[in-house]
Amino acid sequence: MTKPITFVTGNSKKLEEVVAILGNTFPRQIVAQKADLPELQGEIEEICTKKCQEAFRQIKGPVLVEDTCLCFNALKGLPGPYIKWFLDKLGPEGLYRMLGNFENKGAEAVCTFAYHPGNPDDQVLLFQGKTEGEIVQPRGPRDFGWDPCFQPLGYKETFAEMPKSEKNKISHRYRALDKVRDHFLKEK
Ligand SMILES: O=P(O)(O)OP(=O)(O)OP(=O)(O)OC[C@H]1O[C@@H](n2cnc3c(O)ncnc32)[C@H](O)[C@@H]1O
Ligand SMILES: [Mg+2]
Repeated sequence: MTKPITFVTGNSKKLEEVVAILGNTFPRQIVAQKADLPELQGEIEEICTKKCQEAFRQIKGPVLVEDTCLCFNALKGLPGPYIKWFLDKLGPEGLYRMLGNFENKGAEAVCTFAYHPGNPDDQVLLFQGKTEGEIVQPRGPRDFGWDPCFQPLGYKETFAEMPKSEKNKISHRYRALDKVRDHFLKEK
């Protein structure tokens, strides 16, 4: 029997989207585990790999984790993986104001899933999805992170303003999960 995959996250909104995006199209059973895993500083791939290894250390079976970055072009990719702390302190308005002196409001949302197959010698696999957009004055409901100040390229609505089903067709998370799904469909 193939073991279920434990998706470890402390963020219930992420989990909601993962469940909505995968629907019943995923070939393996996924169970969720709430935990705030430590995140070491570094480049995104390194942060995700370490986060995943820590999840494996705790769960001792197949684990999936995810890390989301918001990268401002004018700031050469920052805040990137540190967006959580910028958002906590400044809110979506403050993120918009950070770019006040820059003409370039371009940004990239980057979602990276890391999977550990569950045996001690296994390597961590990474799957990344990106969505380009612009940082705008916040609009829309405040229920998920920086969604009110991120307007995807080619759209007139922020992620917060569009229906969830629309966001889930074009988001960084959707694009990353598409690669995760492909991997497991091939494995079958
Ligand atoms: O336990 P984990 O999975 O790490 O959950 P987290 O909330 O700590 O998430 P991250 O470390 O990946 O930090 C990303 C930050 O960006 C926010 N975020 C993640 N995905 C988002 C999305 O699709 N739209 C808006 N905000 C998002 C999230 O709330 C965090 O503040
Ligand atoms: Mg985190």
